[in-house]
Amino acid sequence: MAKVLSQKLKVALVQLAATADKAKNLSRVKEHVLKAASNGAQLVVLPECFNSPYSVAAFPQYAESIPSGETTTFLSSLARETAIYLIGGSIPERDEQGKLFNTSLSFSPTGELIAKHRKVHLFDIDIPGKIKFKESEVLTGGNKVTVFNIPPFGKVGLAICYDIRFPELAMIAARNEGAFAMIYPGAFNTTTGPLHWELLARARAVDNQFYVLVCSPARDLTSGYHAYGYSMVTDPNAHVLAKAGEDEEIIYAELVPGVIEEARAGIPVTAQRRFDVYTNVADSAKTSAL
Ligand SMILES: NC(=O)CCC(=O)C(=O)O
Repeated sequence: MAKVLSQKLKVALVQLAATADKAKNLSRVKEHVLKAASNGAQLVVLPECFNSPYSVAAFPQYAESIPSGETTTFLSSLARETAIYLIGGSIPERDEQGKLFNTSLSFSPTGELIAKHRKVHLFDIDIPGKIKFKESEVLTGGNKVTVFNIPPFGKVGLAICYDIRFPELAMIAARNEGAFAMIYPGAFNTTTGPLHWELLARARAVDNQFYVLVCSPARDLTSGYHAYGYSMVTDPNAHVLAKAGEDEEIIYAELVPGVIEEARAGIPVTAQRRFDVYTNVADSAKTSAL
């Protein structure tokens, strides 16, 4: 049987210190991506909202059209120049109707736009005295699961930050589409980050026995939103292969063929699923006490 990851893949996660200065962010991204590529990375991931502040007030101001906007053009040229797969974190997008989205764009080594994911689950939370954030004040949620091929390696799934709390997207990518990894540009914060960031990354890895990449901005306590940091790569056994600290840095990991199949052979939860019992988890009428 063909392996879901067909050959070794070196990945790099850029934990960028994003600022309110878009031009500066783009130039820092370029430096980091050039460096990661010169260190042998074949796929580079940027964080959520890497070219703008992560704030509801900033989204309309920084939003761009896709594909005609500056950042799409920039990412495409950078992927082509470095001949790598570039997972372009996310940017605020404005569509033709004026609706705003939190959108991730991915590019092939020739600079072709190969995937576009609009954050499906908007980050609306309120933890009294700690953090209140409501993306839905200005953003609209996306309405699709994103999985795409990155030849010759295989398929990857992609979702954004809060999407990681909803295991269905990763499960569909792994189970229905045969993805070898799920990639989440994200920006958890200093309240929910320590609680759940690593737990969720490792949970999605162990749920699906595949690789999980989570890429955060660096922490900046002078900005309005305190990103958590700690970008990481976990393997199909939920071992953490690489983990950043809080500051700007690039982390690297090698994804290796065979590890997924080995994990799935040892603990065969994939084959043991009982969809005859939980045919449709959204259908609560199927549950019973006795
Ligand atoms: N940018 C986000 O979606 C933040 C998600 C987050 O912090 C969480 O706890 O979930």
